[in-house]
Amino acid sequence: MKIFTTEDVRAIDRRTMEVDGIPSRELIKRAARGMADEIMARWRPTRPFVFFAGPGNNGADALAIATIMMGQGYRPTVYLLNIGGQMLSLDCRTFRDEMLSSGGQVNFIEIKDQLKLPELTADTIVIDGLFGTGLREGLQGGFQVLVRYINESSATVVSIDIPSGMTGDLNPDAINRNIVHADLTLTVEFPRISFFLRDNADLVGEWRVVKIGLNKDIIKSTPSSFHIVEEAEVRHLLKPRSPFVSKADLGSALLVTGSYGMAGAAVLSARGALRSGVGKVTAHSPLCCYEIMQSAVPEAMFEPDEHKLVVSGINPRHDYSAIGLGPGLGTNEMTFSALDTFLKVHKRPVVIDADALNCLAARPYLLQDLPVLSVLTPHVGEFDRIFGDQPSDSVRLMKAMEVAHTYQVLILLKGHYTALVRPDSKVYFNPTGTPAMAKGGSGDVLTGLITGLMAQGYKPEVSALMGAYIHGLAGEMAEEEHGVYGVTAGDIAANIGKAIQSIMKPKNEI
Ligand SMILES: NC(=O)C1=CN([C@@H]2O[C@H](COP(=O)(O)OP(=O)(O)OC[C@H]3O[C@@H](n4cnc5c(N)ncnc54)[C@H](O)[C@@H]3O)[C@@H](O)[C@H]2O)[C@@H](O)CC1
Ligand SMILES: Nc1ncnc2c1ncn2[C@@H]1O[C@H](COP(=O)(O)OP(=O)(O)O)[C@@H](O)[C@H]1O
Ligand SMILES: [K+]
Repeated sequence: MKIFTTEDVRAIDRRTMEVDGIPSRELIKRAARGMADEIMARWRPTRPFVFFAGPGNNGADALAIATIMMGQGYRPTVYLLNIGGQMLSLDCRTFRDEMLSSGGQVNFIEIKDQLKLPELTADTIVIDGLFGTGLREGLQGGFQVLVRYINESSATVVSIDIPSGMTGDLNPDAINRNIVHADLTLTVEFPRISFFLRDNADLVGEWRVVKIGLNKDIIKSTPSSFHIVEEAEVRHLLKPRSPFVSKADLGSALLVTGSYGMAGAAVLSARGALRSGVGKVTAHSPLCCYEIMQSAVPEAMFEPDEHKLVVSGINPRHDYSAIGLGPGLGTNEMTFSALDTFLKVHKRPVVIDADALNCLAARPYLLQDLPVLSVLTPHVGEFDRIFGDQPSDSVRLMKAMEVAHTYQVLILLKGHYTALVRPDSKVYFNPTGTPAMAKGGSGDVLTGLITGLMAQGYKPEVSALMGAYIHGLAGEMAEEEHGVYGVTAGDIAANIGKAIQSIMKPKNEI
């Protein structure tokens, strides 16, 4: 599913109004209806509700929500804020008048005045309808005072569209000050790009999308660099199995992995690959991993390195259909030199993780030698080690877009919303996954899984996209069994097969 910049959402809004002949007040009514339903489903009329409505259409949304809730027995207290002398938007006036004619009361606050603000208790639900996508710069003066007042209170905060003061876009200059901290954000039609960045998690809180029926053809024809991966897409990409298939048709994966003390990484990456559906899995690891691998994952073959403790040379003995490098290799010079030599001669896309990424950080000239369309799977720390410290998640994502293009590689930037960044600078946010996966070894499983998918003939970008989705879903399934504290990386690997199955055959299909 595409998601859009604020400017594009506003353009889609405008075009929908023109093409479908829907007036703006009707769109606001639709948004307000959906948002009021979300709010009323969570909190009873006995709770004190304080609405802060701004001078634009975000304020109009808030006024319309308050009016709907009044009709359902709620008693909201509404404050309408304005800078002295400035006009309210037409829709803001319309919904103010509608509220007044429904018997509601609107307290008007001139923001230039000494602000007399209502008490906000722990019981209060604040509805933040100050500013949405029409905000031009950071909040100043009285609005700043009000935002601080809301944030310092112990009230529960619901932001309309976006937390007031925040941008919906990537923002390299963002300083997260003078922005409402929401517990819940009810956003119109699409989630905003900024919701997927960890830096903004405390501002946005939980988010929900309220659909207002923007024109589907206009949405379709509006290009976007940003997407959220959907299960249906992954289902569509997964190839059905022919009854006559043989393991020779399903590829062979090689994992270059493990060292003394990190044989577990070899085990976990091999398990990730074995559950991917690939025909054969081989590990190239130092001799010290031999017995461990043969007993922990007997299904995987073992190609011993000449060195007992670390990988010292990478000369694959077969023509493997995909190769993944990195988990548990360690950062010793011998292994780095082996990776260096290998990357200079190998020309087919590979998966690069963990210590193979650390090797790129130590020898940045190797970036030029990476096979085109290789998949790099850094977490934030690994990314910054290679490409320099990044001041914010927005800047890091923009840097990832730049380097994916420069080196013609795929960057899978791992996190809560893992972002697949392609050489054409398109970004795909992965929605699956859980904090239960924040454990050593989870990434090793992912490396094996992506390598296994690539070995079966899935293109690198498809393998990375499907791999991240399946891995996250397997993590969610593992959490159902073991809880958020108890999941181990091995549990994630063990659930990969079930995750793939559930994508291929959704529950409502018999
Ligand atoms: N078709 C529509 O108009 C729809 C509008 N919707 C709502 O309308 C919002 C956008 O409405 P608007 O475009 O009116 O914008 P906003 O309501 O976000 O803000 C615009 C107002 O804020 C003032 N302003 C901007 N920056 C300021 C600053 N730094 N300090 C003080 N005042 C500032 C502007 O002069 C203007 O009065 C969306 O976020 C959404 O909540 C939705 O209900 C969907 C449909
Ligand atoms: N809070 C979280 N929510 C969702 N997924 C997470 C979370 N924390 C970690 N993960 C996932 O777990 C994996 C961790 O990988 P990585 O950081 O490389 O760990 P390791 O190197 O220990 O194996 C990534 O795929 C990441 O997306
Ligand atoms: K808002």
